[in-house]
Amino acid sequence: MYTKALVTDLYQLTMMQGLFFEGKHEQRCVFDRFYRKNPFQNGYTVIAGLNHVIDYVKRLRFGADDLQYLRHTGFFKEEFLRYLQGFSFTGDIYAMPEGTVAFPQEVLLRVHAKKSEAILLETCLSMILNHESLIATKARRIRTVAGNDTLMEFGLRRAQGKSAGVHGARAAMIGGFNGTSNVLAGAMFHMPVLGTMAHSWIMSFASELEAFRAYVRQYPNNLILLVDTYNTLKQGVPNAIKIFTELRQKNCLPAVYGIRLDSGDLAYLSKEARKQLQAAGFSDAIIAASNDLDENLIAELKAQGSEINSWGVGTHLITAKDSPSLGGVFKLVGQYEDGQFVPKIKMSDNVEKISNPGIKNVLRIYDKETGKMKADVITLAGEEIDSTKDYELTSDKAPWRFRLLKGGTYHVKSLLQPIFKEGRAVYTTPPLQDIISYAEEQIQSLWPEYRRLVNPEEMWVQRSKKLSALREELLEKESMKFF
Ligand SMILES: Nc1ncnc2c1ncn2[C@@H]1O[C@H](COP(=O)(O)OP(=O)(O)OP(=O)(O)O)[C@@H](O)[C@H]1O
Ligand SMILES: O=P(O)(O)OC[C@H]1O[C@H](OP(=O)(O)OP(=O)(O)O)[C@H](O)[C@@H]1O
Ligand SMILES: O=C(O)c1cccnc1
Repeated sequence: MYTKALVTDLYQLTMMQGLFFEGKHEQRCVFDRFYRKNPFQNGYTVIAGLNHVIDYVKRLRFGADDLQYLRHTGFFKEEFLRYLQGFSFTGDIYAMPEGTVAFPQEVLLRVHAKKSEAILLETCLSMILNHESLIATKARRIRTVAGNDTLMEFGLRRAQGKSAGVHGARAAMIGGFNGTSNVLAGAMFHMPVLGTMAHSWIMSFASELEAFRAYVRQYPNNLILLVDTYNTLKQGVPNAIKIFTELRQKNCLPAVYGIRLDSGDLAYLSKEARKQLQAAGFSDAIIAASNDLDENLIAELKAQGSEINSWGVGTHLITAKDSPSLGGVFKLVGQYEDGQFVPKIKMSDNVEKISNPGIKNVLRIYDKETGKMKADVITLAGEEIDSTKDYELTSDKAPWRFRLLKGGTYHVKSLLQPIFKEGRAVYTTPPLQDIISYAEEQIQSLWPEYRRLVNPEEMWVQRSKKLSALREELLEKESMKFF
């Protein structure tokens, strides 16, 4: 059995070995995780996946089979393999909790560790956080258009593998979905599992009506009947109404009941179905729909006056179809040399790609009166903003833009929390329901201009003066080397 220690790229292990034989593997360093662009041209990213990362880091050990395989590759020497045998993570990690709304360039997670430990974490940690934050963000976009309608995650069959399906389902909940059809995700994360029926159920009986009756016999309280197998308006909906009428006559109509549409013109069919249901006195029936839905189609169906109030979303959500990866990166921002911390900068001709050096934090400024986010400030760790005093917001990108926050009108929250200390997990992941509530609060603290799906406003994110000064100093020092 291989362990997750092998969920990495070969170069992490060859670099580790190289550093080991160069005597540099224990050099302490700091790595930051951040991303440069929101996915889906969204105005923010919803952070998810930390729980999964904690589990990965806690268990990170090389087993006998892992070592045997590495030996077999021919890249690794016995002395290094012996080192791997005793390997575990002994560093510190700080991170934004799941459900936090984040913006480009912000430190999402910071690792303080020996070089070899930090290097080994990069691939798996990035894979987990990039994936789950991507799906949570997609889910939140869908929630943004769905309002208070029910959102059901139906993606497992279309997911790129079990892990993407299961962890994607959890991320969808953080993004605002109500439940999932994914049984393993439900079991693992205590999430509501829900579902209706497939066309094969309907086709397994002599008639649609018989199929509905059989379903009611088995599941009298789970009554969303799939009505589009043969003819939605001429047969499916009338048959469903027949069933609901029989149940009402017996006083057995459950509180939650309705129909599901899975093909055809969903706006038209839902409106016509609603008319039929209302005429029969079933005005509170749910009309669920599925079929390649995403936030744009749901918004379009709503604009067409559809009567759908429950949405099953699979493919587009679980594969993040229109923006299939989040480009979060993991970069060295400093290391200890002769006991002194030396900040490091990554140069680039592209200004956006020049990194922020040093050990940093993110402070979020909220307006006291409205509770809405005003700006984020990337600071050097330990820097504080005294909210009783005036604070200047100045943009590096557009220095002529300037805002003054009056002391006493805002409050400040530090976003990075300690997750590991000297290799020990010091953070307990809150129950999923609490993460969901926190994520909702975060979204509500954004003005709608930042939440809109198309051309959203860009959140004000700036470097503190101290961080800007450090960055400029290092930029100058590095560029002087080429004169
Ligand atoms: N009123 C509408 N406006 C815009 N798009 C719609 C509307 N109704 C349905 N759609 C979408 O159009 C696409 C095609 O629908 P259609 O029912 O033709 O799909 P299909 O998958 O070919 O059907 P089937 O499941 O029977 O094979 C789907 O993504 C569906 O969600
Ligand atoms: O369209 P998605 O957003 O990916 O949602 C999942 C789809 O999976 C099911 O279809 P499928 O044809 O696989 O099975 P069925 O026989 O139950 O319709 C379901 O009816 C949805 O249409
Ligand atoms: O329960 C359902 O209706 C369902 C589940 C998975 C995929 N499509 C539909």
